[in-house]
Amino acid sequence: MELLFSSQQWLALLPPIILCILLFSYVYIILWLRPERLRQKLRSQGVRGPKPSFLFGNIPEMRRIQQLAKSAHEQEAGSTDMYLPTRSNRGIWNLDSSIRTLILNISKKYEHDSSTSVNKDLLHSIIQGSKDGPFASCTPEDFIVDNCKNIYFAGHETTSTTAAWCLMLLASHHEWQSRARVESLDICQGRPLDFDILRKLKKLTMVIQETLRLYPPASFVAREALNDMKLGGIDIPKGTNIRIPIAMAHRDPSVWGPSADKFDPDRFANGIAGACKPPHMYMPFGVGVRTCAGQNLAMVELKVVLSLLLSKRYKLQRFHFTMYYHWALNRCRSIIFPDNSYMISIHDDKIEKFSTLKNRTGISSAQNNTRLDKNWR
Ligand code: HEM
Repeated sequence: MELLFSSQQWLALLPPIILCILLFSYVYIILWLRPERLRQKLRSQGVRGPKPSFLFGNIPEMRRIQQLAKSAHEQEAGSTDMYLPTRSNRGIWNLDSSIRTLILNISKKYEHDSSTSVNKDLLHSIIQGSKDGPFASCTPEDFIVDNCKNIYFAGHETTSTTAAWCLMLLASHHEWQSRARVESLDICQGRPLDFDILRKLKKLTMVIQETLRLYPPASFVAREALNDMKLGGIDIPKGTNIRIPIAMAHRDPSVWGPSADKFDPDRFANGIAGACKPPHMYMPFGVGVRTCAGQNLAMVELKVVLSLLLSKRYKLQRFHFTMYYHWALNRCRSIIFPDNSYMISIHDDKIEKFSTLKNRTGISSAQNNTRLDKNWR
């Protein structure tokens, strides 16, 4: 029988074949063998989870759960209740001591990880609030421009999400809206904002803290065990990825009491330590040494934007936020100002646009949501 290839051709084919085998083995080890070994160790201790697929792990399962939560939320779109993150106990054990252990052990080992490196010097000068910081002498007009026809809101996505939730909560809790407004007017008294003024906005700080508790824009932080370790009585093998569910910790009734799901900024009247015990159960900006590098900047931004919106006057009227259900956009909750001139739409947890009803010109925002919308009513 005649050979399919000559020996010379076989030799030429050998390197790509070996390369393919090596590549396949590498992918197999990384994607399957190694995670499967970790899973086995965890399974043997009673920690189980859904069966992963070879290429995508549990991502399809996570998408399915997300979809379920979303459609459940859509079904109750007509109600005025806020979206509550799904609370499930699967795979969660003793959250409090686990988080403490993670802060003490794993976070440290991340110190030299350069995967999310930032120019700390540059950020430091912005964040720590030097006297020449960006908000040291800002006026309302720096944020609300164009004679109030359009509102420009630029910033980190997490910050704009928080601003959106703050406005939503103030719109549905009028008592807190007026408390925050009175405070802003009393303290600002028409002066340009500076760090001294911002520091005195205690009520607004409490509102922001409570918003970050109920609706943390980062719903979890992730850590990898760089060594074998013990966590909540379970042996965690090196290489295990662990997610700390911030949103769940923030609504744990054993920490926050029976009113865990309620909007109550008063719980922060004595700071974070007074609001929850242990205080590390409140972690909207993450935990340990890799905590958010922009948290001070974010708080400053939020206070500036919210105090300006709360105290801004337009044609002798103050802006006022109210809940409003938009029929055309179905599950979209909106906020409308009393003179019908402004509307803020909040959709999928984000401020989608600020627009005027009069000229419907749309707005510019951090997410480039400049799309014009014909459906506003
Ligand atoms: C309300 C607004 C914000 C929230 C809720 C937030 C939340 C978070 C969270 C949860 C982490 C992960 C921390 C961890 O793994 O323990 C993080 C990391 C980070 N954030 Fe933010 N963030 C916000 C705004 C910002 C802003 C405005 C900036 C920059 C100007 C920023 C820059 C960073 C950086 C650089 C990291 C990585 C830090 C590191 O790994 O060392 N964040 N943030």
